[in-house]
Amino acid sequence: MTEEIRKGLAGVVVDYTAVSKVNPDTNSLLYRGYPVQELAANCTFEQVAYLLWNGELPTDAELAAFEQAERSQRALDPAVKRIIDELPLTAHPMDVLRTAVSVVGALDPSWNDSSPEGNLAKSVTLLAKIPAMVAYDQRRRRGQDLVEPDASLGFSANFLNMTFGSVPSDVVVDAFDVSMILYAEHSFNASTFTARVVTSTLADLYSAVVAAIGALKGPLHGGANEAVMHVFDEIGSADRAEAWLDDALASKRKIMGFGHRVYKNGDSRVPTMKTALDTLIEEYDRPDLLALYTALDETMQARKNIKPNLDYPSGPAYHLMGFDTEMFTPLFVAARITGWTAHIMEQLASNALIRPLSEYNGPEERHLAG
Ligand SMILES: CC(=O)SCCNC(=O)CCNC(=O)[C@H](O)C(C)(C)COP(=O)(O)OP(=O)(O)OC[C@H]1O[C@@H](n2cnc3c(N)ncnc32)[C@H](O)[C@@H]1OP(=O)(O)O
Ligand SMILES: O=C([O-])CC(=O)C(=O)O
Repeated sequence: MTEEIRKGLAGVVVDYTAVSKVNPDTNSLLYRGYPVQELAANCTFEQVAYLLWNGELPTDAELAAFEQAERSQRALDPAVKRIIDELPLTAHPMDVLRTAVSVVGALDPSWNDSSPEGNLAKSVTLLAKIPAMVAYDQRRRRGQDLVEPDASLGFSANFLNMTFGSVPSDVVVDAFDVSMILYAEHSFNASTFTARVVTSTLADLYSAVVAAIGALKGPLHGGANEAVMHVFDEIGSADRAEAWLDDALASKRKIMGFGHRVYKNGDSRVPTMKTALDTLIEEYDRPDLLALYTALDETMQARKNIKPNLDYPSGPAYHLMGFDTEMFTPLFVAARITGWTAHIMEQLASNALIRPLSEYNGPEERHLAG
């Protein structure tokens, strides 16, 4: 008889990490020791990416060099563009992105350089290139041409410019940047753990990231931000939220954007993202969307007392910014590439093959007749 089986590894501590600390008791999240709310209020996403990878915030000179490295690698390689063009529009954008990242890996002659410097360089490359992949995929779905990157713009302004062909107001750029910071890292979530499992076999960084993108796609994880918007579309308006929810709960549906494996009293990131959403509601004059958001949340609290997670405010925020619903989870990838790769480097620095045990419950030993 083996140890007690913990389905879904719930509550199991599998390793140390110095990248981030999720504390459900204090409802807090620290990146390398800094509260995420402080980072969201005072830093750019580029500064946070640097922090996650290097353990410290950059000096002005370090930030300038880092920004230069990111800005100079943003363009979509022609081979990657050609492969995206080959993919049908029936493909989910997460599958397009997974494929495009895989192609970048296959084109990199140094794919097998897993030194700390090699992996850091690959991480910056992916940070720089993923927005071009996501933005181009959004545009081609609308019959629009590629917009080239603009090296005079920061990460978020450039991302939005490449997607929509112009830089929106500061309110929108700031809300997008805050969402990137909040989505950047969250300890041993399913996709990060996937990346660490792949890394533990000594496979390369690109393989680990491609696997992580697959893990993030599911609606119990990153796919929930897209699913939240489908729920909003299904409900339609605030006055229908109560009846819709009662019906959904009676049919044992999981309500997307609510609940969390670690936080049981609310997701530490929600208040910050909700504030960003409120600025967007005002910017786009959409009190109807706020009313629906509030009605579903309040009814969920009254019926189940299950709190919203980060995907709940992020979904409608990305909708207001103008992204098609199926692009929401790729936006999560654009942020989480920082956390995934920080964990890949941490895993390699102190590696042990990840290989748990199982308790066999199939047929007793038996033999072929004759
Ligand atoms: C950025 C992120 O990845 S955050 C997560 C995003 N995912 C979602 O929003 C999907 C919806 N949420 C869920 O499915 C779950 O809350 C999860 C998967 C996130 C966490 O699940 P777990 O930790 O395994 O909790 P579990 O599923 O055991 O839930 C405990 C109880 O709460 C219920 N519950 C949890 N979340 C929900 C929900 N969203 N809707 C309805 N009921 C829920 C479960 O049905 C279960 O009830 P029971 O004890 O009567 O069976
Ligand atoms: O931590 C988790 O399980 C899921 C999550 O919120 C994240 O990855 O941001």
